[in-house]
Amino acid sequence: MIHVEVGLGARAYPILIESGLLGKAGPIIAPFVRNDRLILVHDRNVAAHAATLTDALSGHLGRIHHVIVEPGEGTKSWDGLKALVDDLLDLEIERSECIVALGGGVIGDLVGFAASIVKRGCGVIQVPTTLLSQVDSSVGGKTAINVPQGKNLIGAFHQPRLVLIDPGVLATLPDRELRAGYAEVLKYALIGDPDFYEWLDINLDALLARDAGALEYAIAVSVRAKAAVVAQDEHETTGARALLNFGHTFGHALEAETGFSDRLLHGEAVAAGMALAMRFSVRRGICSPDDAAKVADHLNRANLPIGARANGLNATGEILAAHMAHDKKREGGRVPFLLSRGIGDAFLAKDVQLSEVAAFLDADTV
Ligand SMILES: NC(=O)c1ccc[n+]([C@@H]2O[C@H](COP(=O)([O-])OP(=O)(O)OC[C@H]3O[C@@H](n4cnc5c(N)ncnc54)[C@H](O)[C@@H]3O)[C@@H](O)[C@H]2O)c1
Ligand SMILES: O=C(O)C(=O)C[C@@H](O)[C@H](O)[C@H](O)COP(=O)(O)O
Ligand SMILES: [Zn+2]
Repeated sequence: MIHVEVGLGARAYPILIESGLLGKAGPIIAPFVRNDRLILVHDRNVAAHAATLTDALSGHLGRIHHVIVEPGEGTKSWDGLKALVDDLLDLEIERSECIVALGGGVIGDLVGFAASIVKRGCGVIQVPTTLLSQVDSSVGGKTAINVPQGKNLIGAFHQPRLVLIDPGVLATLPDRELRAGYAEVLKYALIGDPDFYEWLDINLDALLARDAGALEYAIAVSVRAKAAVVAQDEHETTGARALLNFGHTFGHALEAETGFSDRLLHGEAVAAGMALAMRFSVRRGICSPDDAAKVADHLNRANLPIGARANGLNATGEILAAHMAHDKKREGGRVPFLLSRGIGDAFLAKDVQLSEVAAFLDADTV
């Protein structure tokens, strides 16, 4: 079993990675059980994995309450949050209990946020079941819902107590979701790890074919990268964590344009956003056109979008820039942008004007 620690002092927690882990999770979760019960939140698409976990827990507690939510990005909303909070209060949850979030990033972000506000803070255990949630959202404590004004605008930092990653559950993940999640894997390479990029470029086909060894390696590298950044800059105050937002200012604007529907998945939006960030960096004369082209080719191979026309979207630069004005990194009226000096070398630029980004987007025909 791979064990990665998120070094946050008194709030440090382990991330455990092993294929088949869900079936062995009973004794690992047992120490977190209070009141002889667990509240397990998931959606119908992971019902089989919920059953595996339930079986593994039998004998370790009296009762499991299954709270079932609707799948899809629309659930990460005020309505989704209210429904979940009502369920938790109806179950008379106590602060000392740990809610188990079994699912993708939508479940993880929603349950994490609910856990942060119910009774002023209950525990949460993340059991991610998509590639995206295994490499990214389950780690680091960012929780949120979307609102009409923008992506993840209401939320809290609320670290989990434990993260259990079973790459075996990816066997049932739809292909589109696997590819979307891959965008966040590639992100770690693009922001700071050129060697990982080379490895990904060689092993892309194996990963997308769900080769177990390749997936486990990519998940472990990604999780280690994320854990290190989070330990360094938990609340995104020094700029280190902002690197994890590479491609996201563009991507979140595209997602907002869809009304946070599943027309464009988060990972697809991030893929398009990373390709845009590379080309914008080329336009600014800081990145070689060669590197931007390499990344676009790589994303094409993964069947991921590479521009603002992703999945038939057709918003003007001005409209997308208006979405970007809501970015949480905004400071003094200006939105900093993650740019790139080349593959593996991203940085936060504070001198970008939204009008410049809008003009770039109108000129970029991809
Ligand atoms: N908190 C963070 O740090 C962070 C990081 C990255 C992304 N996010 C958020 O994560 C969300 C996206 O998460 P996602 O890509 O996991 O999507 P998701 O949670 O919507 O899951 C994708 C789909 O796959 C289904 N599913 C999940 N696991 C499955 C499995 N093993 N087999 C079959 N079906 C399965 C789900 O029911 C859903 O329909 C976005 O809201 C994004 O903003 C958060
Ligand atoms: O953990 C982080 O920090 C990230 O930025 C990870 C991103 O992949 C993720 O999509 C995150 O939710 C975006 O954060 P936000 O602060 O821009 O909402
Ligand atoms: Zn993301």
